[in-house]
Amino acid sequence: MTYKVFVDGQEGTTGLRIHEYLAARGDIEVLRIDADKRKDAAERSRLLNAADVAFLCLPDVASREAAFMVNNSNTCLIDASTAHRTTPGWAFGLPELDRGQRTKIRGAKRIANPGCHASAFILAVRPLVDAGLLSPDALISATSITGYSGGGKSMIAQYEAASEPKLTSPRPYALGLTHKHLPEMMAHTGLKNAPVFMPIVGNFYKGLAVTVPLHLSQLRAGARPEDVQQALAAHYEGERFVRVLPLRDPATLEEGAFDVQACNDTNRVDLAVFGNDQQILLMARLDNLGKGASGAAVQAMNVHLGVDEGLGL
Ligand SMILES: NC(=O)C1=CN([C@@H]2O[C@H](COP(=O)(O)OP(=O)(O)OC[C@H]3O[C@@H](n4cnc5c(N)ncnc54)[C@H](OP(=O)(O)O)[C@@H]3O)[C@@H](O)[C@H]2O)C=CC1
Ligand SMILES: CC(=O)N[C@@H](CCC(=O)OP(=O)(O)O)C(=O)O
Repeated sequence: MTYKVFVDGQEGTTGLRIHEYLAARGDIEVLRIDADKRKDAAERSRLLNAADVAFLCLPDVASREAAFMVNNSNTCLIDASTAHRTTPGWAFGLPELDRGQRTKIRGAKRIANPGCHASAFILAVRPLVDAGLLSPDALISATSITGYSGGGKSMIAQYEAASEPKLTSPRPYALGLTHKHLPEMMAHTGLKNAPVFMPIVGNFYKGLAVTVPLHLSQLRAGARPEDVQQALAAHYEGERFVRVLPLRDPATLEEGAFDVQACNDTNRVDLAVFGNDQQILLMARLDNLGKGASGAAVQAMNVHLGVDEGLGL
């Protein structure tokens, strides 16, 4: 069986990376749009409707347009943008979310993939809520350190021009406290309150690590760092793309530091717990263009098609 696949936004950062993943696949026929017609609505519509699976690697507005262009019941859309991540009728493209998520992805023709920061945050926090360690009412915060490819072509160009001294140091952003990933972070963890979230973009291409600091007093009475690590290990048992590291694992650290690029060029997420008898640091790292975007989109396609979930990854 050969599946026709179209990437709307094929020249963008996530689109190019998806093409790299698909290049080695014998079961995929890639439909390509002529370079001069990349934004031609009629041609995009023709290819979207000809595809069995279409990835939307576009700004939100263009993703919404693309969703309206599909007028057949066969095409499965997998949207990398923020446009549909909490929209009814769209399955959330995170197979490891809970035991029922693969069935939803398999059955859906509309799949919205998580944002890069949100993927890491949700994978770290959701098991604690499900295990009753963290109340849905909890008031928590999170930081995320990310490479500049998370900002797409324009941010890559800005950093790679490399003439501005301010770009050599890490830059906290989203200081209006309304980062676009907050709604999906709440919707897919069950938290009723948005975390206080501060992303920080650094002068490196890719790699991302979210850190959630917690006082033990914020967890279920009597809970210890061991319980948090064990809840993560139980939630992700058998998952090939999620690695739960041993508690306070010295082997995770290099010269005492956590390498935010250690999952680069993989589709893996590492989850780490550090802590003492009062506090915890819960950490998740991934490649923002791997499990944070393009790898995750290919994984969601594999789940949807019912082929080996790790094919091409
Ligand atoms: N980069 C990352 O790490 C992640 C990105 N995402 C999301 O994925 C989506 C794509 O991001 P990314 O690849 O980084 O962005 P880029 O800016 O690198 O690429 C977007 C592409 O879409 C094209 N485009 C814009 N408008 C249209 C249109 N109307 N019709 C057809 N093509 C259009 C652009 O064309 P042109 O080349 O002319 O500019 C560009 O090639 C975004 O919604 C982003 O938020 C999600 C997770 C992680
Ligand atoms: C460095 C940088 O700017 N990163 C982007 C995240 C990109 C991503 O995951 O997101 P979406 O698909 O939701 O756009 C940001 O924080 O807005």
